[in-house]
Amino acid sequence: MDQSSRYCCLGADEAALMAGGRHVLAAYVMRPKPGFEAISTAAHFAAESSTGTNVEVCTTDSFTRALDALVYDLTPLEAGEVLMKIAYPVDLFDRNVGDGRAMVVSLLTLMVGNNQGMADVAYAKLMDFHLPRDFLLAFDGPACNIADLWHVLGRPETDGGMIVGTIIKPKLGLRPQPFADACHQFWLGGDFVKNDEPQGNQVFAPFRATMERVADAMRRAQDSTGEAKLFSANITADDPFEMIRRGELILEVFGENAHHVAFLVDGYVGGPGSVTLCRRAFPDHFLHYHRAGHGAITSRQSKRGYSVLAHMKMARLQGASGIHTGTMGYGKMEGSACERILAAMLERDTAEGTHFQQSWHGMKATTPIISGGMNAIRLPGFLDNLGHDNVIQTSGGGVFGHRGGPAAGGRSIRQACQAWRQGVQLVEFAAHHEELRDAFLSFPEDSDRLYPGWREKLKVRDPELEYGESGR
Ligand SMILES: O=C(COP(=O)(O)O)[C@H](O)[C@H](O)COP(=O)(O)O
Ligand SMILES: [Mg+2]
Repeated sequence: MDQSSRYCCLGADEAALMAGGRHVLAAYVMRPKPGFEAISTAAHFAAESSTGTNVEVCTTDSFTRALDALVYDLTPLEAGEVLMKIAYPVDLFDRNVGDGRAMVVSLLTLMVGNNQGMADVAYAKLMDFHLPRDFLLAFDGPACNIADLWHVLGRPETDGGMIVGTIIKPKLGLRPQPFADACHQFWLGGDFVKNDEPQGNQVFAPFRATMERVADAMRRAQDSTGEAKLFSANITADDPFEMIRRGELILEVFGENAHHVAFLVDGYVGGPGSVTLCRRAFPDHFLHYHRAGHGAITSRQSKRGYSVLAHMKMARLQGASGIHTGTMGYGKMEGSACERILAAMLERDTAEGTHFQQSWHGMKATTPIISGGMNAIRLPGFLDNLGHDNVIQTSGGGVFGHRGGPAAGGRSIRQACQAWRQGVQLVEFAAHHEELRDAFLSFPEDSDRLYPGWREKLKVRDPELEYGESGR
């Protein structure tokens, strides 16, 4: 059945829809299955995503029709794809019974729900969306962000600079004391330790025993350095009561340092419920949104689902204090330099998306967390591209793979950031900073690729000898 006379209003004025403040606008890249027209497929898509189904139903009345999602743009792209824009009336979206606030599950259910499995749609991917002011402000948004961590570290709460972090490696397989020892060693040179996302209550590393030792390691590192240290603890679980239990247990064992704890939630696998649970149960703690698995849908190779930009926007709406934004092509994960718009969308009060400009109307910023194959050698290029260093940067391999060990690894990254801030070329800075010089020796493939001639400039006479036994 062709529903385009009801669900399409091609040529409607986007600026007027935005100014009206009554619609969520969504941009998709869509391809109809062979044999289906773009317009009828788009209409069916809008029907399934709002008030309709594949046939007319006798229960529809004029009130219902006022809630129809409307396709207002269908622009042909290449290879049979179309850019499809849909206006969703805000009243379609579910609100909490308890407090009337808006929820990301409802955005997903309508905008990226049943429409992902329709027989006439080869694929459709949500690329970007726009929320009007009142609806946007009905979401929780962040309660804290990097400014709160800078406060704990005793830094200025504006432009406080990079927080030097690590991820405990190996990813799995450390018992409680070796795990805490790894944290302690890093804290002697860095600021922030995060659980790697699969670390929890494995049989070989019971949660309480591990956390007690980590809390003790933090106390010892703070005593010996005179600096505050931070720990991001993974509380992701299927059961919300288990998440709260883990959170409360951590706060108990960290005691006087409870305010040095962030909570890590693996928000893509855990879903919006687990993110919001943490946001609401622990509003005084930095909510660290890890995003393992997101590549299944956000990757450019994935034709369905939603873009990484849409993911970032949903994380800020849910109240993530910080979310992984990847390394934008400078690390080990998929990404490209133009992804700096992701950071802007998280940090700024108005930012350009790929299809819409979004204002955040004073909603707190979400901090970009930079991770995935980063080390001191790769960092300056990344910072050049981003344009600032007000981020949390976590290196696992870049710290635990440093030939001087994790404290030296942490220092090497801080030194690389200092060099960038001062505008000094990395090799020149390394000539006077031992840990940074050792980073060149630890990651020679990166050093050769990014800083040709570094061996001569750093007077590395016998690389094999300097690299030690491993000959890395
Ligand atoms: O454990 C790591 C990185 O470890 P390493 O520093 O050893 O590479 C993170 O889980 C990834 O960064 C996730 O990717 P993203 O940050 O893109 O979500
Ligand atoms: Mg990880």
